[in-house]
This record gives sequence, structure tokens and C-alpha cells, in this order.
Amino acid sequence: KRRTAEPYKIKAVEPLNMLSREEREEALKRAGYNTFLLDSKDVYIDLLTDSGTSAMSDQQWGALMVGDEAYAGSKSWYRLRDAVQEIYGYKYVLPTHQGRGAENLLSQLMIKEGDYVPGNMYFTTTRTHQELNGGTFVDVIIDEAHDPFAELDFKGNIDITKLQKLIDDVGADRLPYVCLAVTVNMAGGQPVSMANMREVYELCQHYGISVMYDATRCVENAYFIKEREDGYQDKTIKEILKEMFSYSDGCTMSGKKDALVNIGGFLAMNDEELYIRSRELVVVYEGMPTYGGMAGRDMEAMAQGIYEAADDHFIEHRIQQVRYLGEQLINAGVPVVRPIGGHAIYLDARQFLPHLEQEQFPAQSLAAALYLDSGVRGMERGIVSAGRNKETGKHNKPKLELVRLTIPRRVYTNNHMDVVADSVIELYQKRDQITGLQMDYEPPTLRFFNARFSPL
Ligand SMILES: CC1=C(O)/C(=C\N=C(/Cc2ccccc2)C(=O)O)C(COP(=O)(O)O)=CN1
Repeated sequence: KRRTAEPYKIKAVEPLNMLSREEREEALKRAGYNTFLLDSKDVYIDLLTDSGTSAMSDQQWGALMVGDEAYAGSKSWYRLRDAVQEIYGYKYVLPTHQGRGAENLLSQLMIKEGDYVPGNMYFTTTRTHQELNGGTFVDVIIDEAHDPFAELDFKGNIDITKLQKLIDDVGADRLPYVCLAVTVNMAGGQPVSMANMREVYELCQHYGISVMYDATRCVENAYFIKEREDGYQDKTIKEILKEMFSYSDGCTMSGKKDALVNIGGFLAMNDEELYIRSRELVVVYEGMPTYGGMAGRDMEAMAQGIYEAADDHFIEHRIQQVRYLGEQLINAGVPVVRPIGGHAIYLDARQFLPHLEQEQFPAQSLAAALYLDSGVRGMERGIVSAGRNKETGKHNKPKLELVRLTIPRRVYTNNHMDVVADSVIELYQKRDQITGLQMDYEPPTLRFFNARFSPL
């Protein structure tokens, strides 16, 4: 099979800073051994997140110059609306400054005190907005999603039995909508099958329950359907996306991922009454229904990015690059979440560092050790991110104690992936030398952003 390359060439470059080990040690101490607190200038290969870190195309940069900054009725707004209608298929669109802007609007519009919001595993901001509006998140993902080594094609699927049980237990009128994330970030970027989306939608329509997608990484999801689900091999990504969204009533979207922009998002829906109510609310939180927290130039860039992200060549390379890194680690025996997800490699810090108790923060320790070794920045997705139980005040102790190596879109080459792989593999070979951490400062909420640690 002939080897392939990026479906783009480089037009501008951003020189990278290369610190010495001593300089990295200093930077790490200044950051309290928390990779979130590292300064970008001190990071060599930044795999903290794929959110807002994509490279824009020359078409997107060019679109900035024609942004229409009219306060109302902006030309750029119509371009964004048309892009969403064409690629996502929804009737109505509300622009927002980013994904959680849309989550705020949706949660306020649809959730009332005492409601339950079932979903395929939680995401921090999504669940927070649901809870702020009196809702209780209920995890209805299949059991295997919580097992880092269960190899399934569609590990993000909803367990229909769990969803049916919740409907029977609390009644359909207490379920304003099902929040179906495509892909599932916290399970390791795992996709949902088209069959499961169809089945969830049919069940919910029967009970009059809406289905709202978290479409943040929907293009990765579409690629996995094309690759793994019968009947989709010959479909284009655009065709698969259209069918995916036909099994929902609307979506929240973080443009910072699959719309290839550094800021932006939207809330979309088919129900006119919900649209009219959301149009009033967007004025309170995001601006006008025709700019929603973005400048005209941002809407132009996002419209163009929506089309580019749905390109078959773009997403094939994106997925293959994540796989290229993951396979090197798997071949070296490094414990990573399987199957390899759509946007990141998740190191299993518990298997990587079995000599550390979870209270010694294995994932945080591994992320710090990785940065010290090579200047590569990952994100802790374990006990620190899980926070404390509101009632007992004790640490929530998640089964998944992971370090996420998140690959930005169109930014790094496979040579960078090789540098990351070499560093992780060498750490794995010396893993018994990695010590745990103690938490010296714990902020009252969302501690993973600002907590500070020191080596035990
Ligand atoms: C599935 C999903 C997401 O992954 C997502 C954002 N992800 C992020 C950014 C993030 C947010 C909070 C804590 C740490 C990192 C990611 O690093 O993974 C949002 C919010 O979108 P937003 O950032 O545009 O507000 C909604 N759904």
C-alpha cells in the first residue's frame, strides 16, 4: 500500500521553543507540577487539548478580511448559518462564543428543577450547566466504555436498556432531552454507531423526549462509521454527517474542535418554538442572534472551517495521525485506552504506574514526568479532574486514571509524533523511577485548572 501524506502544505510556520531539561524543571516547579499552569512559551509539543488549537487554512485567514462587523444582519452570519444548514442539516442556528455558550442556553431553555439528563458519559462543562439548571446527569453509556481495554468498534454507544429503565423509573416528563455526545471525550474519544443513534432516536420519539447531540467531534465519529459500520464504506463524510444529525432534534457545537477555529460555537435545532425562545436568551448571554459572542470575521472563519472539516481527505489524515502515534505506543507495550480514539491517545496511568496509589495522583505525576522528559504537554484526566464528592467531601475516584495526549488539527507532523512516542516509551521503560505527587494547594472548584503539587 503506497504511503500517503498530509492533504495540505505549509504556508506559515510558528517557531517552537526548545528548553533544556534544567529550564523545564524550573518551569514545572513554577507551574506547581500542573501542566495546565505551564506557560505556552515553555512547551515544546503541546498536546494539552485539540480545543481551539487547530491551524486555520489560507481560505480561513482570507475570510477574516471580509468579516461583516454589522451589529445586526451581518453577511458573515448568513454564511455561517448556511454552512450549518448545509453540513448539519438543522433548520435554526444560534451562534455562541464557544461550546459551553451553547450548553448554557440549551440547559436554561430545556431543563427544569428535578429533571434528569441521560447521556453517554459526562463532560465537565456539559454536566455543570445541566446541574446549574437543576438537572441530574445520568450516565447511560454501555458498561464497556468504563473499561480502558475493552476493544469495541463503538464504545461510545448508549445502553438502550439503561435508558429505558430511567424512563420507566422517573417518567418521560422528567427527561427534557438525551445528551448524546459524538464522540465521547472522557471514554477516550470513542464513537457512537449510526444504528445506536437511530435506535435512541426512535425510542425517544416514542416518548416525546428530545435528542440533543454534543456534536463537538462529530467528524471523527463520522469517519469511524465509514470505517467500521456496514453500508457506509462508500459514503462520503458529508453524507454520513447528514444522516447522523437526522437522528437528533438539535445540537450544541464547539467550533474550537470540528469547525477548525480558535473560538466559536453554536446551538442548532429544528423546533421553531425552541428557536424563538433561544433567540431571546442569546441576547442576554452571547450578544445578538446574528453574531452570538463572535466578531463577523470569526463567523466567516468558522463557516469556512465547517466545510473544510467535513472534507474526506482532511479527516482521514487526522484520524491516521492519532493512530500513527497510538500504534507506536501499543507496539512498545505502553498501556493506552483501546481502541485508539479519534482525537487523542489516553495513557492508562494506573497500569503505567502501578506502584502509585490513586491519592498520589498517578495521571498528574505522569503528565509532569512527560513534560520534564521532553517538553510534551498532556492533560490529566483522572482523580484530580474528577474533583470531590459534594456530599462526603472525599475525592471522587474514577476508574479511568488517564493522561490525554490530544492531537491538534493540521498542526504537528508525524515527526513530532515520533518525538512524543520516544519520550513516552522511554518513560515507560523507567516507570518505576516516577514518584507520586502531593497536592499543596486545592482550589474550591474545578481544581484541575489551578491545583498545585510537589513531588512526594
Ligand atoms: C465533548 C465536549 C468537549 O470536549 C468540550 C470542551 N473540551 C475541551 C476543553 C476543556 C473544557 C473544560 C475543561 C478542560 C478542557 C477539551 O480539551 O476536551 C466542550 C465545551 O466546548 P468549549 O470548550 O468550546 O466551551 C463540550 N463538549
